[in-house]
Amino acid sequence: MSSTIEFHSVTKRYPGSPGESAPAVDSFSAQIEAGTTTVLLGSSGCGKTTLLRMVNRMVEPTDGQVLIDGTDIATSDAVSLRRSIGYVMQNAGLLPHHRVIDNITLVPRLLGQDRGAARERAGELMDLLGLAPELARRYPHELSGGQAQRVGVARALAADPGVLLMDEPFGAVDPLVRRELQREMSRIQAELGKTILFVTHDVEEALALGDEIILLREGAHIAQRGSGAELLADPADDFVARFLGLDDADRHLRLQERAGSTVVLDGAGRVVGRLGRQPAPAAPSAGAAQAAGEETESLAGERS
Ligand SMILES: Nc1ncnc2c1ncn2[C@@H]1O[C@H](COP(=O)(O)OP(=O)(O)OP(=O)(O)O)[C@@H](O)[C@H]1O
Repeated sequence: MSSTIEFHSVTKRYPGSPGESAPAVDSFSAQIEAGTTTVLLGSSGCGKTTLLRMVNRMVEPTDGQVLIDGTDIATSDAVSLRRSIGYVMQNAGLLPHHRVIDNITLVPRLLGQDRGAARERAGELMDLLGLAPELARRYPHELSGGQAQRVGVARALAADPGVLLMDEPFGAVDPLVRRELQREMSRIQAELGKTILFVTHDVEEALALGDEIILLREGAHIAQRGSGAELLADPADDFVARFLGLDDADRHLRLQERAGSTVVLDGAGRVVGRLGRQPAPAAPSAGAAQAAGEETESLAGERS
């Protein structure tokens, strides 16, 4: 099960901010296709978290509508809506006094699922996420950061939501574990096909996970939207090129085909990312098709 999400001219002005100050989110519109991973990428404060939280009504828009599967979520009960949507935060957000198993089964139990079925599903999800069964009885403080994030993802998936919101979920773990979690996430997504909205300010993470990347400026204004290959091959302007690091001779990002997938290499030839799903054959711009198709193409060289 996966859902479409539509943002229709959504604006958020937080209470207390002066009337004439720029809104946190300024008339943002986008349609998110079911079963895809869309990354909201941008600098701190550009409105990514605000956008994400408007999808589960943790933040209410000042103006505009968010639709899930064509229904304006303002007409839904906020608590039921929240329980029907998976949400993973940077610090996992686990309940500290509940064991892992009870954290994972929490929402299904609140939704009325019986204990046995909820625990069986939790066991399957722990397996899917590479969590050893003996971790089920631990408390969150007895987990590593990486394990806690895996539990956070398992918990978010427990009620089989159509939408999964992920807010910098791997931001607090070390780079090696972060890469591992990204790979796991790609594998799980290939299996489950959820609609994932993923917030990050990390370009490599966006390239690794996003079928689509929406690169935002302040106020959640869209600087460019497209696949990673499209953005790298054909940045819309200097802001996009700078954000992606294409103007940085040291980073010198380029794409390379390896064993049927496209990897992103830096100037030293290190793999810094792997593109999510490849763009559909008909969709990419000429530049993107060229970049994704050739053996090795330096992109930074062209732009700097
Ligand atoms: N509850 C709030 N009350 C007032 N202003 C807020 C609130 N939450 C966010 N803001 C402001 O709204 C703007 C956007 O914040 P938001 O957290 O959505 O950005 P972000 O891109 O997710 O940033 P980060 O990557 O640092 O989390 C910022 O200027 C922030 O200070």
